[in-house]
Amino acid sequence: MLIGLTGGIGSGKTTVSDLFAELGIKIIDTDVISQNLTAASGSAISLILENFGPQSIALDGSMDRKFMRTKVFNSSNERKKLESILHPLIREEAKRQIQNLDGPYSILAVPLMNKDSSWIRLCDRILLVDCPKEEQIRRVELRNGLGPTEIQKIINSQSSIRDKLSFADDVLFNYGEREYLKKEILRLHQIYLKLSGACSKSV
Ligand SMILES: CC(C)(COP(=O)(O)OP(=O)(O)OC[C@H]1O[C@@H](n2cnc3c(N)ncnc32)[C@H](O)[C@@H]1O)[C@@H](O)C(=O)NCCC(=O)NCCS
Ligand SMILES: Nc1ncnc2c1ncn2[C@@H]1O[C@H](COP(=O)(O)OP(=O)(O)OP(=O)(O)O)[C@@H](O)[C@H]1O
Repeated sequence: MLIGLTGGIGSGKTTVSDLFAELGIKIIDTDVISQNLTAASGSAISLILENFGPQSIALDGSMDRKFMRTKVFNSSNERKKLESILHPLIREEAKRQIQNLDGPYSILAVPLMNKDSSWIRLCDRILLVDCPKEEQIRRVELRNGLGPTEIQKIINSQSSIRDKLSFADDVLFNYGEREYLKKEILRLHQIYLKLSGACSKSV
């Protein structure tokens, strides 16, 4: 059984994935796949250079993330251009990893899901992680040192909570003590173990 894990920037997807991983659950993270594709000699580098020019590539040969972040979150056309290069490659690699999964259930972490997203069809169930917007901004300011205006632009480029709630099966409200989060994850883990007995989908 494959659980899709989604949520806005800073909502806590990685924190939640790490806790499931501690329970022995396999995680496929599309952010990690994306980082590998855009690392030095990653398979997306030549297309990024071709489409965004030499400034998009850092001295070590990887994609210049700061340059691209500024570019894509200030222009939806530039964002769509980058997504049109990366998303098919991310999807192909995610599908390859899904074929090699074992265990009762696994998690596919995808930051960008909306109600029309083809990721939804790959998953048996969707878990949405959420927290108040002010908290997303506070966490990302602390973690990345970005300013609130820059973070707000990223939030604006992502689907709304109303859209996400329309396709989520489970919602984890990650706004409180870590102990509370751990308990909620154990509760979901038990549910997923039970459900996995009855459910299996191929890509
Ligand atoms: C825009 C980029 C260069 C910013 O890199 P940076 O290192 O600063 O941030 P990082 O990759 O850690 O992303 C942080 C968060 O930004 C958000 N985000 C990333 N890409 C996008 C996007 N295309 N649209 C909206 N939000 C996004 C997500 O919440 C993500 O978790 C990078 O995220 C990227 O290459 N994005 C395009 C690929 C993509 O869509 N990845 C998401 C996985 S499907
Ligand atoms: N319940 C919580 N209370 C306080 N801080 C938290 C909580 N959950 C997560 N964080 C912190 O908030 C930051 C963002 O969390 P995390 O990286 O898990 O989110 P994410 O959804 O994966 O983010 P992104 O979309 O940017 O990759 C991290 O620094 C994390 O340690």
